[in-house]
Amino acid sequence: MKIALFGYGKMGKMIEQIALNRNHTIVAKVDVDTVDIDFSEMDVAIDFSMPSAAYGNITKCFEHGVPVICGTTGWLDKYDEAVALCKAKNGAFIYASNFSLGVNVFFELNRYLATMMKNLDQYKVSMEEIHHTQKLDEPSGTAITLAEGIIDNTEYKGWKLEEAGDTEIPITSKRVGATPGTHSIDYSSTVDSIEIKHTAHNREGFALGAVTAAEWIVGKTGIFTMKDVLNLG
Ligand SMILES: NC(=O)c1ccc[n+]([C@@H]2O[C@H](COP(=O)([O-])OP(=O)(O)OC[C@H]3O[C@@H](n4cnc5c(N)ncnc54)[C@H](O)[C@@H]3O)[C@@H](O)[C@H]2O)c1
Ligand SMILES: O=C(O)C1=N[C@H](C(=O)O)CCC1
Repeated sequence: MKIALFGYGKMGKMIEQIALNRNHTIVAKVDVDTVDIDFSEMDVAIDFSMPSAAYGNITKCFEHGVPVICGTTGWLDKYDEAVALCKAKNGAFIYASNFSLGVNVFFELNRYLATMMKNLDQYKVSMEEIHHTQKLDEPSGTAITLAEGIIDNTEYKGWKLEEAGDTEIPITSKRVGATPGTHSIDYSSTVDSIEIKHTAHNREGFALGAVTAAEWIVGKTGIFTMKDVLNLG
């Protein structure tokens, strides 16, 4: 498969290694200073760039008929526009706030736990995410997906960084050293707490998930999620 990388930073480089190990070819490495982009050779584009760059990269790919896997976070105010363009161009698109298998299992666990906690008013939920100090967005995209999983299954109506109202999920974002990504959700009452937690040990899981999604999407049209890609029981 001929893969174009949009964003050749920490994730772009990790994805390149995994793609080459799986016998794919990297036909483009597009970064901030790239001027001419040849879309003609691309079977699929994988965007791990920056919040301010993702939408522009994605829409250029759709204009040229290239399917897109996007892991960049912090640009979702434009997600609906991207989806509309993808549909208009009969393209193919997957956005995931987190491509790792473990986090996608954790997303399902979070939703299931939320359904169990829905009527237990003595417990208050809160969330914490920890990432490296270079991260530009907060809260993390993964934390937002986790909050949406709780909101969909309980009476919580929204989320807020730090201090939150009664119907909002408080999220604490910490930036510590080179932390690849840690997310925990806590339900606390006056007598006990229940906590679920996912800890990434490195970036390999994110990169492998993105390459797996790229392999899966080629030849398809539509808007998909990692749930479509992964065989979760
Ligand atoms: N979904 C996931 O599983 C997942 C996992 C890790 C990181 N991320 C997200 O991926 C993004 C990138 O993460 P990273 O750790 O590789 O960051 P990084 O800062 O190491 O790399 C980003 C790269 O994008 C480049 N860039 C800037 N403008 C660009 C443009 N217009 N076109 C193409 N490239 C451009 C930067 O120069 C840089 O090289 C972030 O938004 C991060 O939150 C998502
Ligand atoms: O390193 C990052 O930046 C990460 N971003 C994603 C997020 O915002 O959830 C996934 C985890 C790593």
